[in-house]
Amino acid sequence: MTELLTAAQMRAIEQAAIESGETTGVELMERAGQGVVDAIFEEWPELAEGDQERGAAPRPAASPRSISAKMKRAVVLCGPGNNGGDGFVVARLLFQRGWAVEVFLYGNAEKLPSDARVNFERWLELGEVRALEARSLDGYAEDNPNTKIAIDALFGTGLSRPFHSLAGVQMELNYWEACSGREGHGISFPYVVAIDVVSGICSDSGKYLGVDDNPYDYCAMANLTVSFHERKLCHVLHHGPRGSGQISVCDLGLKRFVRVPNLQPNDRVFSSDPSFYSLSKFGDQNKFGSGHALILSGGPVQTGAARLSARGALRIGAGLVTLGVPLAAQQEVAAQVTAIMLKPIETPDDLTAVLQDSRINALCLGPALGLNRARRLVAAALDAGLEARPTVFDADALSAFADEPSALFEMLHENCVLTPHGGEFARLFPDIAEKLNAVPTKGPAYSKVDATRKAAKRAGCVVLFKGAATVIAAPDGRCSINSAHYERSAPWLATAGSGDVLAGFITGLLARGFSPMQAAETAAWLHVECALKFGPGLIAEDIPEQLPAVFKDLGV
Ligand SMILES: NC(=O)C1=CN([C@@H]2O[C@H](COP(=O)(O)OP(=O)(O)OC[C@H]3O[C@@H](n4cnc5c(N)ncnc54)[C@H](O)[C@@H]3O)[C@@H](O)[C@H]2O)[C@@H](O)CC1
Ligand SMILES: Nc1ncnc2c1ncn2[C@@H]1O[C@H](COP(=O)(O)OP(=O)(O)O)[C@@H](O)[C@H]1O
Ligand SMILES: [K+]
Repeated sequence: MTELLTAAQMRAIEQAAIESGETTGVELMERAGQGVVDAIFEEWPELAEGDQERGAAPRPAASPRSISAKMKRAVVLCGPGNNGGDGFVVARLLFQRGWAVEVFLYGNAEKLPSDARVNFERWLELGEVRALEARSLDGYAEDNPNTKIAIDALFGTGLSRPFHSLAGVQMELNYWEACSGREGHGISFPYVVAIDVVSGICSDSGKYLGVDDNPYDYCAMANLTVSFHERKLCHVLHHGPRGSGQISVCDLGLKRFVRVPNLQPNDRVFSSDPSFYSLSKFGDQNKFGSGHALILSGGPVQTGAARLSARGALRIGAGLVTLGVPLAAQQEVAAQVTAIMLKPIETPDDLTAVLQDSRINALCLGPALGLNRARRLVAAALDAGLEARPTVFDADALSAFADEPSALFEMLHENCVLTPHGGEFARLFPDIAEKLNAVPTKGPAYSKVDATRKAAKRAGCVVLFKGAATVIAAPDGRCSINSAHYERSAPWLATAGSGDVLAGFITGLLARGFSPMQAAETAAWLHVECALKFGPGLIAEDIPEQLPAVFKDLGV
C-alpha cells in the first residue's frame, strides 16, 4: 500500500528531515526541481534531444533579446511560496541544458520564504524575472512557437484560499493543456507541468477552492504533475485527477522520516490494494471453510440486482451462496441460477429462522430489495443467530432509513459495512454531505476522506463511499482510497448493477473471514481490476466473470 499525504503530513516529514540535520530546505528544493526536470524528459523524451549543457557558469544569455528563435523554450510561472522556489530551480536546470527560459513571478520577491529566495537569486544570475499579470500569457504560444513546456509553480501544498486573481493565466494554462501535443493551424502549444499540485487545487481535498461549477473550462490544468515523496490526497480526490493529468512522484530521499511522531496510524490514508491480504485458499478445507453468504433478493422482476451480488459473492470465493427470495419470485430466480441456492424468505420471521444456521456467516441486504422490504428485514438481519454477523448494507437497505438514519445506526455493529453512492450517502448523512458539497472558501477544504471518516464514526462501522475515488473508512479513523484514475481509470465501471456486484464481492470476502475493512478494500480494488481486465463494453454481468483471470494474474 502506498500512502496519500495531507499537506500538514508532508510538511511534518520535511521538517523532521531538516531538523535531523541530514538535509536542508535548499537541498530538498534542489532535489525537487531536479525531479521535475527528470520527470519531464521521462514523459516526453523527444524534448531532451539535442540539448547541450551550458554548464552552471552564469552568463547573460537568458535575456529575451539574445535568445535564438530555434532554441527550445520554457515559460516558468513562480508563486510566492516554496512551490515558486521549485520553479526557480527548474528554470535554472533547463537553462543549463541550453533552453531559452522565461520566468514570471506572482507576488513580491522581497517576501519569498528563505529557500525560495535563495533560488530566486540564483536564477537572477542567469536571467530576468518578470511580474506575472492576468494578461501575461495572452498570445504567448503564438508569439513564441518553440515553447515546449509551461511550468506551473504558482502554488503547491500551501494554497489556503481561492485563487482567481490570474484568471487570464489560468485559462491560458487550461487551453494549453487541452491543445498540447496536437498540431493545429501551424501552432503548437506547450505541455503544462504542475509542480506538486495544480495551482488552484486544495492539496487535501482535490477541490478547486472557490469553485462551484465546472472547473475544467477555466481553472489551470496540467498534462503532468510532479509530486514529491508520496502522492498527496488531491491527486486522487475530486477535481484533482482530471486537473493533474499524469502523476509522477519524485523521491526526495525522505523515506526514513515517514514515522515522525505526529503521524498516528489512524490519521494516515493509504491507497488500497490487496497486497496485505491473501486471497488464496489453502489446505483441505471443505466449502464451509470458505463461508456461506446469504443475499436477500427483492420481489418479482426485482431480482436481478441480488443475483448479480450473489454471482459476485460466489466468484470471489464464498463456499456457498444462497439467495433469500420472496415466494412470488422463486420461479423467476430459480430459472436464472445454478450453483447459487435459494431459500424462501418473505417475512422477518422467515429471515430469523434461516439465520439460526450459524454457518451463514455473511449477509447482504439492499440491491433492489425494495424500501418496505428492506425496512422490515433489517432488524431481523441484525438480531438473529450469530452475534455481530458480518453484514453489508447497500442501496435500498440504506435509502430505507432516509427518514431516520439514527434508527439504522443504533442497530449496526462493528462487523457491518455500508456501501453508499453519493445519493445514498446524502440520504444517510445529510449534514456531512452538505459540508462536503459546499463551495470551499478556504483550505484545507472538507474532503471525501473527512466525510467518510465522520460517517464511519457516526455509523459505528466501515463505510465505503463509492465513486471514481472510493473512500473506505473505519470508525477508528483507518482510511484508504481505491482510486480508479490514471493507469487504473475504469469509467466503464459506472454502469447499472456494478455496485450490486461490489456489494456481493464484499459479502463473499466477509464469508471467507476477511475483516470488514479488509473485505471492503480488497473488493473495491478487485472490482476495478475486473473492469480493467474486460475493458470497454463492460456491463455488470461481466464483472464477476473476470475474477478468475484477475486471480490468475495475481498468482492466487
Ligand atoms: N518545505 C520544503 O522543504 C519543500 C517544499 N517544497 C515545495 O514547497 C511547496 C510548499 O510551499 P509553501 O508551503 O511555501 O506553499 P506554496 O508555495 O504552495 O504557497 C504558499 C504561499 O502562498 C500564499 N497563498 C496561499 N493561497 C494564496 C492565494 N489564493 N493567493 C495568493 N497567495 C496565496 C500563502 O500565504 C503562502 O505565502 C510544496 O508544494 C513543494 O512544491 C519542495 O521544494 C520540497 C521541499
Ligand atoms: N468514473 C468511475 N470510474 C470508476 N468506477 C466508478 C466510476 N463511477 C462509479 N464507479 C463505481 O461504479 C460502481 C457504481 O455503483 P452504484 O452507483 O451503486 O451503481 P448501481 O446501483 O447501478 O449498481 C461503484 O463501485 C463505483 O465506485
Ligand atoms: K503548482
